Order: sequence, then C-alpha cells, then structure tokens
Amino acid sequence: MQIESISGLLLAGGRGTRMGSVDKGLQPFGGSTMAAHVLERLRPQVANVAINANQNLDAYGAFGVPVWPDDTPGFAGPLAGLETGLRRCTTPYLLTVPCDSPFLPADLAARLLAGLQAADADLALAVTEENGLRQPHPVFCLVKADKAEILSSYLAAGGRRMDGWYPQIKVAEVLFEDAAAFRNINTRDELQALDPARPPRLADVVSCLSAYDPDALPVRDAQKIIRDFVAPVRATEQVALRAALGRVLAADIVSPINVPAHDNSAMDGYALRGEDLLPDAELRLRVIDTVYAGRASSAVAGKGECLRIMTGGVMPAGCDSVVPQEFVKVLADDVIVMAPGTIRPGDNRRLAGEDLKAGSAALMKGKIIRPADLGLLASLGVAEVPVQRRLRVAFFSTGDELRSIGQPLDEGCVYDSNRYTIYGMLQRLGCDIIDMGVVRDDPAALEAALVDACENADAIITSGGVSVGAADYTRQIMARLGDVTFWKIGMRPGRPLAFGRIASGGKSAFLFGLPGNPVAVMVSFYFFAREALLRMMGAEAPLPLLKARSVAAIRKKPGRTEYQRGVLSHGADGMPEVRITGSQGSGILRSMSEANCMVVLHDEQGSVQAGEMVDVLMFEGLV
Ligand SMILES: Nc1nc2c(c(=O)[nH]1)N[C@H]1C(S)=C(S)[C@@H](COP(=O)(O)OP(=O)(O)OC[C@H]3O[C@@H](n4cnc5c(N)ncnc54)[C@H](O)[C@@H]3O)O[C@H]1N2
Ligand code: MOO
Ligand SMILES: [Mg+2]
Repeated sequence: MQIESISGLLLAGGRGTRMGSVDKGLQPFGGSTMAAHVLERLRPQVANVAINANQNLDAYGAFGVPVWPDDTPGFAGPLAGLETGLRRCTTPYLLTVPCDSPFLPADLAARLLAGLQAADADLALAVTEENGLRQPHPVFCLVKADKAEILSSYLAAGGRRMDGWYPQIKVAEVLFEDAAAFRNINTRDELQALDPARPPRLADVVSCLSAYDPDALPVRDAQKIIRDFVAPVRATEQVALRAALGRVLAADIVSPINVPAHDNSAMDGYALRGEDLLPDAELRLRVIDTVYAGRASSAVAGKGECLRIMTGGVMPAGCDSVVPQEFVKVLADDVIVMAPGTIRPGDNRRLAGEDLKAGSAALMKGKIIRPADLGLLASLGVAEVPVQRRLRVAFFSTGDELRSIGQPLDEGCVYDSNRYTIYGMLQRLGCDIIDMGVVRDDPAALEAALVDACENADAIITSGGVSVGAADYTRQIMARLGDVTFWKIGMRPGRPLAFGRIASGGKSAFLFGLPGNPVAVMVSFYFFAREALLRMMGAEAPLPLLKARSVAAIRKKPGRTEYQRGVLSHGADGMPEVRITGSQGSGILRSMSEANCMVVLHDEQGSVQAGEMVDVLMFEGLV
C-alpha cells in the first residue's frame, strides 16, 4: 500500500505575524479550526499524522496526534519543522502540509509520490500554474526520510530558505491543475472571506441579481434576496404527539408498520372467495364462522363457504372479497344467497399497507403538523416526534406619537396597533414571541432595544421609522449594528423596508424593519417576513394564492405590485368572486379588518376589467 509508506506532518510552527501574532492553525474556521480542516484532509492520505508546533502545544495535543516543537530553536521557519519531522519519521517518506491551507488536494500524497518515483527523486514538491507563471509550493512536499542528515547540516550552517538545500538532493516538481487548492490564508480578512461556515453577506446575495436598485426593487427580487439570505435555525426538540400540532417536523417519519396491518373488510357483510362468484347464476354459500373487528377467525373458507364479517375485521384465509349484508338474502342461520353480478372479485377488501407500507416515509421533514398528521402519526403508534425548536421573534413599535392601551391619548398621538397585528400574525406562525413594547424616537433607546432583541431572539420585527422622516433614526442605527439594507419596493402599500442581520454580543438576528403605516406593516409581514420566518423554522410554505373573478374593474398601473383589500364571496354561478373593500389608504385598518382576503395585482399587470380573474390571498387558514 502506498499510504503505508508515507507519514504526514502538519506544519504549524510559525509565529503567525501577518495575522497579528496569533497561532494560525488554531483560528476558528468552518465550524472548527484551520488545523482541524487540514488534518481532516491529510489523514486519509497517509499512514500516520503528527503536528509540528512551537506554541500552544496543549491545544495541538488535543487533536490526539504527536506534537513536536522544532529541534532547531528560534522559529527557524518551515524547514526546521521539516527537519524535526524527518528525524522522527518511521516510514520511508514524509509529507508536509502547512496549517493555513485548508483546501489542500485530496490526492496530494498519491500524486507527489508518483512524481517522486517517476523522476527517481528525493523530494517532490507541488507546483501550479497561474496566468502562465509557474508557482512552486515548497511547503507541500514529499521527502525521503533518509535525507534528514543533509537537511540538518544545511540548517546548522544557518540556511533557512525552503529551496536552499535543493542543490544537495534530487528534486521533482509535480504540476497540479487546481491552484485554488493551495490557497493559503494569511490575514483575518482572508480567514473570514474563505470560511465555509461564514454566513453570506447581503452584498453576496444581491450580486446574484442581474439588476439591483435598492430604490426601485421589484417585489419578487426582494423576496428572493430575503429567501437566499435567511438560514434555518438548526436546534430541534422531541415533543409528545399532541404538542407537535402546528410545529415543524425536524426529521422524516418512516412507518415502522403496515397500515392497516392486515387485509380487512370495508363493509359489514360476508367474506367469500372471488373465484366462487357465478357470472349468471344465483350463488348459495354456507356461513362457517363470524369475524369481528379485532377478533380474527381461524376458519378457512373452502368452495361454497363464507364467513360473516364486520367492517375492519381481518379477512379470513381463503377469502378475498366481501359482499355487503344488504345485498344478500339470508335463507337460514348459516345459508345466504346472492344474485349474479352483485360484486366483483376483490370488492370491499382493504389491503394491508394500502394506507402506509412499513419502511416508507409517512411524513417528510419540514412539514407543518396538522390534525390529519397527528392522526397519521398515531396510526403508526408514534408517541413522540422530533420538531424544530420554536423560533424566537422579538418585536417592538417605534414612534414618539405612539401610546399603549391604558395610557391617555395625548394630542397628536395614536394608540399602537402594529404591535397587536404583529402579535396576531406571529402567534399564527407558532413563534415564541418577545413583545418589547414601544420604543421612543431616541437613538440610544432604539439601539438598546435592538441590541437586547438581537441577543435574545432569532428574528426581530420593528415597525416604523424606515422611511425618510426627520425622526427616523432607525435606519442609521440598524445599519450600524450589522448588515442591513434599506429598500424602496415597487409595491403599494409597504414601499419602504429594512432587511438584514444585526449582531451583538456574539449573537445575531435577522431583522425586518417594517414600515409604520398599519396596513403597510401587515402587507410587508405577509409578503416578506412570513415566508422568511417559516424558512428559519425549517418549513417551506409559499403563500397560497387562489384565483377569483373580479366583480368590478380595478385601476392599476403596471410596474409595481398592488395589494388591495378584498371580500371574497360566491357569485350567482357558485364561483368565487372578489370585490375591493373600503378605502385603500395604508393607514386604514378598518378596511383591512372588513376584508377577508388581499387581491394581488402583480408588477406586469395593468388595470383589471370587470369579470377578469385575479389572484387573491385568503386571510383565513393562513399561517
Ligand atoms: N417623503 C416621503 N415620505 C414617505 C415615504 C416616502 O417614500 N417619502 N414613504 C411613505 C410610506 S409608503 C410609508 S409606509 C411611511 C413609512 O414610514 P415609517 O416606516 O418611517 O413609519 P413612521 O413614520 O414611524 O409612521 C408612519 C405612520 O404610521 C403610524 N404608525 C407608526 N407606527 C404605528 C403603530 N405602532 N401603531 C399605529 N400607527 C403607527 C404613524 O403614526 C404614521 O402615521 O412613510 C411614508 N412617508
Ligand atoms: O406604501 Mo406605504 O407603505 O404607503 O404605507
Ligand atoms: Mg417616518
């Protein structure tokens, strides 16, 4: 075996000066550390692994492999690490890799060995070609272990250059096509930018759009950015079956049994052998036993025999069909007759596993559990189910003019209604809510509220202050706390929207800064926040748009999406029809309350003629 002849050495002995004198290998990366990533890629390629390190020896020791500091003192560079490794190497070859190149090729050892052997060399190093220039990577090298002496005398003479001892040995270069695999990470910025566990930035997500104008953003682009940016919360919990109602299933549920477990009767009647049925003559059968649901019979029906059977009773041996009792004549206690053509073979038999087969997926991960699902799970005997942990959503209203219920309504003030509509919408989604009340138009208060929310919630919903008014501090503070962007969306109502992620105290939360107007807040919630929150909960539940006939003409300009409050009912022909209700001003909550749906008039749509079909979103049944 080739692997058996090679030992691996992770070079982690540097000072990491370019990263601010930190130990590079131990820097967090991709959910662990850079060294852990390199080790993971190196291990399968070699017989054994060791680490060359000069600081934090305990931390490196925690990887469970030998840790060797340089024999040559004074941070003499990677060559000192190579020397240390060669002297301790117990196999014919030593392969070195640096601790700051986490993407190293999976076939590094095999290809260097092939190159070394083909050239009958003592050392093989990796090279790549970038823009026609040959780029050597001398720290990715495979060396014959018996060259330790030569290297030691070079070091002892004060030599430090990686290639300084090449004249004394035979060196082979091995060309690798994938230059990116040798990328090394030198600065904190590179560390962040290349970290596979790094959450995307809004700028990354936005760059996927062909055209992006934050001041004229189409609804569907805003929805796409939000969808691509939010990430599901990973935590799950096990709950008792009833407690799972409305929760999001965290794993597929595989049926442990057939449902039903046996072939059984769908009718109260007589179980018989289909082959006994006569096409054109009356059939007379002898009743040999009775089968009740839950009490099977051991009797076996022979030719001309049947069993009385109840709905749900297990089909007796030999029988494959059931005739309902109202279709037969009972001649005596144990004799029935039936007319020809009353049933066909196989009728009224429910097959084992016709509901669910053992081993098949009964429910898929990501499903929001409804009453039917509870029943289905119960039919499998499942007592507990894994669900996503509830999403924690903090929300508050902003504005000096807002008063809470119970406070006197001072001049120029309004009662805070947004906190109640948001409460209702979040409750229906099944979130754990943190109601943070009203926050004054004061930068310090606003910042404190956002920081508090960020540290305690997965998502934050605010209302007000995202437009351009003089007291709208929200924008500046949100932008300061994280990666937040402000949009003017091509829609009515709900034009301004803030969206992003803020961070504080090592925690982060997705932020939806909804506009203050009471109808705009609801429309923005339903058409932007709802799907994103569901996605964070691990569920995909696109808005269920239906079609209805518009009773009257609706004026509409193409080029923006309009959400009009509507009342859906049934027309004279029984088909659904919708009429627009009340004033459509974005502060008029009464018409929102009167409505039972929203009429959605899309970007490209112009005015609607009476009788034309339009999309509607029903409020009832909407999570
Ligand atoms: N010059 C411009 N002015 C406005 C624009 C614009 O583009 N240029 N956009 C308008 C649109 S559209 C909307 S929507 C609002 C959004 O404004 P804000 O998000 O900054 O919200 P506020 O100014 O704080 O409040 C607007 C309105 O809503 C009432 N409100 C706010 N919060 C509540 C609450 N919790 N309960 C009840 N009512 C609330 C508030 O009193 C205001 O009347 O901006 C337009 N202006
Ligand atoms: O569009 Mo604003 O959002 O009019 O209320
Ligand atoms: Mg404002």
